[in-house]
Amino acid sequence: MEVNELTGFKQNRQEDSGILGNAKAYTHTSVAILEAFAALFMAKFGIHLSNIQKRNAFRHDLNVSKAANGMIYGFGSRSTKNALDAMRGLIHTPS
Ligand SMILES: O=C1C[C@@](O)(C(=O)O)C[C@@H](O)[C@@H]1O
Repeated sequence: MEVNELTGFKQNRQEDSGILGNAKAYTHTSVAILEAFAALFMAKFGIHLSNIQKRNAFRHDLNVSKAANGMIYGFGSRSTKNALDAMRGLIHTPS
């Protein structure tokens, strides 16, 4: 996931949109991706295939997730589907 890809979304403010992404190892350290994610005006979910809480201690810090509505991890390839289900509920829940 490149910062310019994320910043490309910020002009498209839409109430019924969302983004989900797996920032891989950048999740744990990247300020650039955190700031680009924070600048998006839409539902934001982070996903990981593995359960990062069962892995190395440095993976327990999910820096990018500070800008996310939620995180789904540990479900393998179903992490994406589970995040989409959660996002659908968030977007279609009257505020
Ligand atoms: O690249 C990856 C894969 C990962 O993002 C996952 O989907 O489990 C978890 C990260 O900590 C790791 O660096």
